[in-house]
Amino acid sequence: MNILLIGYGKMGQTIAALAAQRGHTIAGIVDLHASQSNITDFTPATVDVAIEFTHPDSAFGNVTACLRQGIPVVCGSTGWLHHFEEARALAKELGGSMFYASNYSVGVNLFFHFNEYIAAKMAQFGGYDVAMREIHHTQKIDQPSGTALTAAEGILRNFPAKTSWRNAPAEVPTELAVISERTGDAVGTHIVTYTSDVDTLELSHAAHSREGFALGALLAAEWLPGRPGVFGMKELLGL
Ligand SMILES: NC(=O)C1=CN([C@@H]2O[C@H](COP(=O)(O)OP(=O)(O)OC[C@H]3O[C@@H](n4cnc5c(N)ncnc54)[C@H](OP(=O)(O)O)[C@@H]3O)[C@@H](O)[C@H]2O)C=CC1
Ligand SMILES: O=C(O)C1=N[C@H](C(=O)O)C[C@H](O)C1
Repeated sequence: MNILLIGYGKMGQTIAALAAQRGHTIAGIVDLHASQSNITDFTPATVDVAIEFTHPDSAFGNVTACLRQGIPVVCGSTGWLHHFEEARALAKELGGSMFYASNYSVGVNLFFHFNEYIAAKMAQFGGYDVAMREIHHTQKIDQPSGTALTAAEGILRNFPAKTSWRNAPAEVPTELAVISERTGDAVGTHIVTYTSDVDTLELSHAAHSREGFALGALLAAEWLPGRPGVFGMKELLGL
């Protein structure tokens, strides 16, 4: 496949290396400083799919530019979901293909699945409070992480005692505390903790490198072309 990389930072470079190993060609790079190209320089005649990992402020513009060019787009940037429904509407209007995941790691998507199951079971048995922590590198811009938001939504859907989340210690029992820590070059750890008077139960995922994210993004990029609509990892992995 011919891939357009949008964003050539930590993720863009990890994806480029893995794409070559999987026999793909990086047909173009669009980046703030590492390249002079624009998305409008590319068309479906020159690239099969775009993979976008940039910045919360630029993701929506990049995704919609790809849709307007008719290029299927796999987006991994987090922190732009307030614009997500606009992007979805444009994809529908144009008959385009768009894929989004707050986390492309297969392991994290299993974590999301188990997180919902555990939340429902813990609510059924009662006696537990729940809180979440996420730990990332100090360069991370958005807080809480996109992954933590997806996991928090999974808890709110399944654990009725929690009706909202707060990116700080809970002020009332109905709030789910989502605590963000930034330290060194931590790749990404998410921990959901249930505590009762007598015990603690934890579900956690720790990424050892960015390769798991890159592999998931490439699996999505290999799957997306020819599929009009808006998709995520549940569709790709059948979860
Ligand atoms: N969904 C997932 O699985 C994952 C998501 N992410 C998310 O992906 C995003 C990128 O992460 P990461 O690669 O670590 O970040 P980096 O900062 O390492 O890389 C981002 C790159 O995008 C460039 N960039 C910024 N704005 C634009 C723009 N408007 N157009 C083109 N390029 C631009 C930056 O250029 P410059 O440095 O010159 O500013 C930089 O090269 C973040 O939102 C992060 O949260 C990260 C890992 C996994
Ligand atoms: O910025 C990162 O690095 C990561 N961002 C994603 C997020 O916000 O959840 C995914 C992963 O945790 C790494």
